[in-house]
Amino acid sequence: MTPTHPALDARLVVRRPSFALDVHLRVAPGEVLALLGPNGAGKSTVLRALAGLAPMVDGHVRVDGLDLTAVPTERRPIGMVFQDYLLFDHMSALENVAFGPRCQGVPKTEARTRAARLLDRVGLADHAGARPRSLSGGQAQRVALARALATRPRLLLLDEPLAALDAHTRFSVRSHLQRHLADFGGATVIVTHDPLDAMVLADRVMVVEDGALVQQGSPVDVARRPRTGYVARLVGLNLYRGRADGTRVTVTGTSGAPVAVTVAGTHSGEVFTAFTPRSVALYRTRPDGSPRNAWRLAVDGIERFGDQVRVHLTGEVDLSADITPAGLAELALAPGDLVWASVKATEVACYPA
Ligand SMILES: Nc1ncnc2c1ncn2[C@@H]1O[C@H](COP(=O)(O)OP(=O)(O)OP(=O)(O)O)[C@@H](O)[C@H]1O
Repeated sequence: MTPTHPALDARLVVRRPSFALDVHLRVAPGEVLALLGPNGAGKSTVLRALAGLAPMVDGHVRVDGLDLTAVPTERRPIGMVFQDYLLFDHMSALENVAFGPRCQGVPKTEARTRAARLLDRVGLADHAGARPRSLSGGQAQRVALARALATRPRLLLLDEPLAALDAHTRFSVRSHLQRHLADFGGATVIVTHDPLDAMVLADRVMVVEDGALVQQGSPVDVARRPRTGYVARLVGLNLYRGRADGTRVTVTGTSGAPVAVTVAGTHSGEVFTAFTPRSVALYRTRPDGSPRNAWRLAVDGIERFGDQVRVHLTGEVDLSADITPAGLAELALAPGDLVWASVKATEVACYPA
């Protein structure tokens, strides 16, 4: 092992009758990579291929420069945490954590000492003798993490590790997990549906759609500059692709017809334009004033969104607008009503496609 190697370097090629995966991953030591993507995109298949559980037709898996492509799962230096934890119910928390090291040939006393230390680290020293069934969801998650770390892996794979938890528990377990991942020196790959998990836990986000990488970057960059409709919906942005000429971008509208969007800076060529629902103002009559975009659109749906109201609009472009409940009452909007949606040019982000 030399420090010049990424902790993980993999190209994963998996083919199934109606699905093909081909992605390349490189993760630095200590780095946390989150895989985001819609259902069926291939996220779990990435983890399974890394673990040696999904047969690959091509590609390689290297951890710390060592080629593991042909190494069986049980001999790979990996730790896994699954959505439902898969703890052994007939064993205590301590025995669950000691199980991996025991399988690696670590003597019983040493394996139990190591397990006790790990349970202490995840704050469960008092629950070492407890059976998984008697633990709360958050506690079981922490036992699963301790178990994954017990074999001293170089690669940690987490498949929707918070999905089974209720919103409140999720919040505290997420920050707990963040601390442990920060202490882990190997590569971590975490699969999640939740953009908040990705924002809080990951150094880098990869978005997978239909078995291929469609976007990657820092969580902030991906959230600010989505490149697909899926990512835009996930982070709650209105996104359009078009062609820029100066401050005017011609995007493809809902029916395929061109629609002009005015942006603040000058741009050229293929671009994305994006703006937040919060930056959209709604009016009954046509607004005027500083450079702005205004479209007359029909109300398609209205839903509560935190302390705001999200209004879905359809017409030459489809977009979402967040307004206050008082604003909604003032406008007296109902589904089907026509309204002016306005966005200042300075609120529209524009970046190369
Ligand atoms: N064991 C399997 N045998 C055959 N096809 C499978 C198998 N596991 C998954 N698939 C298919 O492979 C594709 C990718 O599935 P995968 O579970 O990797 O997606 P995912 O992004 O993790 O989805 P989700 O978010 O729903 O868990 C899907 O079309 C799925 O139906």
